[in-house]
Amino acid sequence: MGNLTIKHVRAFVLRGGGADYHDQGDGHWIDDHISTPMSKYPEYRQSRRSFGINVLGTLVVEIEASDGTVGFAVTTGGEPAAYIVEKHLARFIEGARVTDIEKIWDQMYQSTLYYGRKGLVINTISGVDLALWDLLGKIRQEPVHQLLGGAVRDELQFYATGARPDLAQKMGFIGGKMPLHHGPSEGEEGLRKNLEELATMRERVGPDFWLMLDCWMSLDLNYATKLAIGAHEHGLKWIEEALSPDDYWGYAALRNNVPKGMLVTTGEHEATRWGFRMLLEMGCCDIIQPDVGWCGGLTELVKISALADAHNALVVPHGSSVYSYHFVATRHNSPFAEFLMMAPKADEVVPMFHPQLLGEPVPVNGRMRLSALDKPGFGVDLNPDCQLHRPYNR
Ligand SMILES: C[C@H](O)[C@H](O)CC(=O)C(=O)O
Ligand SMILES: [Mg+2]
Repeated sequence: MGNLTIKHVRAFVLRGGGADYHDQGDGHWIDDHISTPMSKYPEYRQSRRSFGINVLGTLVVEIEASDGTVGFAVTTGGEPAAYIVEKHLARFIEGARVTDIEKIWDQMYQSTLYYGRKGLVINTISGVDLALWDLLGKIRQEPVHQLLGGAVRDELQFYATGARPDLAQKMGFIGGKMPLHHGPSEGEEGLRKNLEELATMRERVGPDFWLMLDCWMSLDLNYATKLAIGAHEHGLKWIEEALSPDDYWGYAALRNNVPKGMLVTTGEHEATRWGFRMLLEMGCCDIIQPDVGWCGGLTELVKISALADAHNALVVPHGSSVYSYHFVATRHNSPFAEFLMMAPKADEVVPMFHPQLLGEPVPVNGRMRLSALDKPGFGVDLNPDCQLHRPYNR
């Protein structure tokens, strides 16, 4: 097994849902007047698709070993990411040993530093990295959580992200995170509506259920502070991604400004140990939320997590389905996980990356037994009914 090498890497593009989970049809809660950095332009306020959130599509990376075993992963990045994999990164992957994950990561990162570091390039590197872990797990016939050193718990517990925390509560989740609907450009009236929505939900779920607000990078410090203070009386547990991911100084100030007991969370659009070092050392947040498909993959998330642990910060990865479940199972400082409600009305549990993955486990009563993750690699298959397009076939 130690001598197995990588024969081929292939990069495909897939459209609709899945890893590009915002690519949903009309009427879906995830695209219904959500506050975004583009909300200041009225013409882009109603739908995130209107400003192009779904423009890239899903990247599928497939890696084939010399014995014919295939590992794969999905993330966002679409055609430009496929170009980077096939035209640039393939040289570090093909011919390497299947166990060379750390070296391949370093070569991908160092060789793209001049145009990479964050965003699209690190999403692409993440996709390759996850496919390498999947391949190694399939070759060794072990789930990824075992390759990572083994699980520290027998069961994962989840909070749900969606428009209906009240329904999530009935489904057994430990909390509900709602999207914020109105941003600073909708003024005092928008702020009042945001707080009314929270108050209504608090009434429905009672005093103890966790309620959180996801602000998707859309606020300024003043607005975020006012929102946090107003939301305190409705028992808001955390305020998420209130500011631009580049505004480390703003996050540090916000953390000082929020009422005692309220948590500040962020990081789903942050990347690498160096980006998270900024958040942690500057005291920007209480919980970091790396997305394993965007932050540099599993190889990098392990490092980010150790750094967070040394700063007494929790790591609760953003969405990303099986790719984060296998990780969360292995870390003491990841006591719960996120589940994104992808049903259009957030009224039932459906697999997060549907229809792209087959065998994707979902929480039952807000929980998932470790045994649901006991399959080789990440334990999922690519749905053969999804149409793959390989734009840069070499
Ligand atoms: C609901 C948020 O706007 C976003 O679509 C998902 C997200 O940021 C999260 O799950 O966290
Ligand atoms: Mg979020």
